[in-house]
Amino acid sequence: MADKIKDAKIIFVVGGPGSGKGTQCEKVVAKYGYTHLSSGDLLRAEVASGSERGKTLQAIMQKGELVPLDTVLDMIKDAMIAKADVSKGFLIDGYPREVKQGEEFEKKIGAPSLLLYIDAKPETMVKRLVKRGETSGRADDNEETIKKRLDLYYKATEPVIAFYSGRGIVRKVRLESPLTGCSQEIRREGMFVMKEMS
Ligand SMILES: Nc1nc2c(ncn2[C@@H]2O[C@H](COP(=O)(O)OP(=O)(O)OP(=O)(O)O)[C@@H](O)[C@H]2O)c(=O)[nH]1
Ligand SMILES: O=c1ccn([C@@H]2O[C@H](COP(=O)(O)OP(=O)(O)O)[C@@H](O)[C@H]2O)c(=O)[nH]1
Ligand SMILES: [Mg+2]
Repeated sequence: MADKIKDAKIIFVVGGPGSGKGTQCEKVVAKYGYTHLSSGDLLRAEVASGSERGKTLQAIMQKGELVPLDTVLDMIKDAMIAKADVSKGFLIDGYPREVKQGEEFEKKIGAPSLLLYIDAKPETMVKRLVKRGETSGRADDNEETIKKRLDLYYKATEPVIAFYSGRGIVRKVRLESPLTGCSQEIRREGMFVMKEMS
């Protein structure tokens, strides 16, 4: 089974909470036909299933902490295997959250060919998440948990970017205003992504 994804093309998408990872992934999917797997969405689906495991996960996520590494990795791997036959490649959104997660992914699945780093200012991220919290129904879109998620992002996840920068596979995307600069960035990244993904 795992053989099916041995040579899969893998793109990690990393950025702070509310930076726009999910939004950007949807654009890439629409344009290039990659399969989007959001680690957070997979975890939330488990919570929604009402399983015992889901209850444990919910408690951790509500506090803005990280769930055990093996749990997320197993979920991603299963989701990749299920989509292997119809995928040109995988966008793994919100993963890795810490360097160790990346190392374990590479041992069990394979190496990423690209890491898209969605950069946004902390105040932008907080503003977006508070707004999203009005309608998202996400237990972690409240000010207290948002702050914890941000802190953990800077502490645990930012080192991931430095780790992969050393390999020359990090592409930074900035999508904040001013609008002109923003669209230029998108165009530039779009071209790059096209080249990488073809
Ligand atoms: N103004 C603006 N809002 C955006 C942009 N990208 C995303 N948003 C909004 O910001 C919020 C967060 O975007 P998501 O794509 O869900 O961000 P994410 O990084 O996946 O967030 P998490 O799932 O919390 O990790 C959503 O309400 C989006 O509608 C953008 O380029 N500009
Ligand atoms: O590899 C992962 C991905 C997500 N999460 C948990 O899921 C939550 C939501 O993650 P998501 O990527 O959806 O949102 P973000 O924190 O980036 O806003 C996080 O706060 C963590 O509790 C985790 O523990 N490990
Ligand atoms: Mg998301």
